[in-house]
Amino acid sequence: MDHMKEYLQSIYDQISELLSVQLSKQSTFTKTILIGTTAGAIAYSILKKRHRLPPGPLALPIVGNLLFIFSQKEGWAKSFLRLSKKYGPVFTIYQGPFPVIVLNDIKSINEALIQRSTDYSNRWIRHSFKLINSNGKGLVFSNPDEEWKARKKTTAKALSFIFLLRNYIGSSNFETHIGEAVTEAIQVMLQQTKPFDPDPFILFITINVLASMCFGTRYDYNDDNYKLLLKIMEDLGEVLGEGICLEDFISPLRLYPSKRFHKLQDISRRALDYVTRNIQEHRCLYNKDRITDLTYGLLKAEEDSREGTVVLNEEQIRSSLIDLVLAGNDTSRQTLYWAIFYLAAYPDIQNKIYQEVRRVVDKTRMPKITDREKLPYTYAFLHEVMRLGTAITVGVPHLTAVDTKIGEYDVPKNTTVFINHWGLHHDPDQWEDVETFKPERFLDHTGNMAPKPENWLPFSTGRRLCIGKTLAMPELHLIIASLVQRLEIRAEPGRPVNFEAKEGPMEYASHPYKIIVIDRNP
Ligand code: HEM
Repeated sequence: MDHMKEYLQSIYDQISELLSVQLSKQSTFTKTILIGTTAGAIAYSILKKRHRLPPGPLALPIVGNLLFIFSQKEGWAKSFLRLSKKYGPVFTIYQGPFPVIVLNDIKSINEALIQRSTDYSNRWIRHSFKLINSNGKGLVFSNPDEEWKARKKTTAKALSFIFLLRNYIGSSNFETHIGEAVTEAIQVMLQQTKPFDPDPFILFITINVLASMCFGTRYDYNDDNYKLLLKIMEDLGEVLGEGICLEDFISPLRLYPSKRFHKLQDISRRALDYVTRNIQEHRCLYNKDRITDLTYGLLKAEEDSREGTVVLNEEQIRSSLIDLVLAGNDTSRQTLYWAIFYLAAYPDIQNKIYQEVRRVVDKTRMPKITDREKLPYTYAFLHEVMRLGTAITVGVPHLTAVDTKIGEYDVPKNTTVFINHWGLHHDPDQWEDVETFKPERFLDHTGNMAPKPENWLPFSTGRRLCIGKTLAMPELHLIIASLVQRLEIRAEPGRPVNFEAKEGPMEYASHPYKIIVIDRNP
């Protein structure tokens, strides 16, 4: 039973291989269909008989629910929430012949990710993502073996160390770098004479946050390294935005990699060059008593590991840094893009934030980390932005490491599991006036932050909890406070605000929009 999914996958792969040799004279399309159909039908019929899986919509024997999923105009998260109302909070769909479990309520998410965390902590490592992930040596798309545990623990430790320096000793350049980047972005925004899309300014800020945290650098707009990183981020965003890679779902297609796949290969090479160069520069200047950024923190861990404490080497440092830079940027960028959208859409809410910031911070300086506790309304605003504009809609897919259970149902080993974060945040049975933007829902009657609602879960939970949470929350909080302190942000005059989201399979983003800004302290 334990090896059932592996066994089925191996049948699927062997048949695929066999048929691809036999069919070498056929067209790619014919081959793909024949291989997928035969292998899928066998695997599907064996699996169906063996397990008591959670219920779900009717699946076709070979393609499963792929046709349904790909034909939806709405994102997967919204379809999943709808299906959960029909089949229950835990249901099964089929990706080709293989079952995929979708968790839509906090009870089942906690059961899987906390109570049965070892069973549910592997990753579905998509074929295309292996490219960006240095073949499973990084943080995101790798399974939790001893090396991964060491990488995650060391990175988290290095991150907390940087924060300790910044928050309590004040000897880090981090806060200064972020403040400078926000100020520069504000200055350039103020020079705009027509309504403009704030995305490039947001990107400038988020790239600087990551560059400062990872490499202790701060870029201005004309820096070559900034342009290089910007291009990597833009290209990655474009490729991921084009939708899914069919090779991830239909393995025979991997014999003929798509254009998208080649583009990903090129992006990963550029990201690797960028990170490797930065590590080399850090090695030249390394001083174990001067750990001021994450790369120095990881080099110190590498030094310690030579003395036998943890296992960390150059390849792992490189992969971890690539993962942090790539995983951290888009999520923060998308959250800030929604934040500015809501600030412009709701001037009254923006004004409340401004009044709060004015009470705590005088005009001569920017908000600082030590001000955060005194800015609860701004923090509640950020929570509401992250609820309605959930950046990672159906999570980073997990994979079961063993045959396991969810409630009364079976979940076989190697089953992909989606966590519907967007669904948790948009469930009308869990939130009052679910689609209304209301920061107050996160405050208590004294105006301070209330205990976090259990259905608010943008960073996930358990073993694979987002490692960037400790960075993202304080930074986004301060960036929003700093922007509102200096700028009155208004929606583009004469154009109605478009509240509809742009939905892709795993995307739920604001449509591009324009704003104008007015200097509050001319
Ligand atoms: C608004 C900001 C962010 C959101 C909403 C977010 C959300 C998430 C989510 C939902 C996951 C998947 C957890 C799971 O598998 O159950 C994740 C993983 C991860 N995030 Fe974030 N993230 C954010 C910012 C960041 C930042 C700034 C960084 C880097 C500094 C980062 C680094 C990572 C890494 C490395 C993982 C993989 C963890 C693992 O597999 O064990 N994230 N994030």
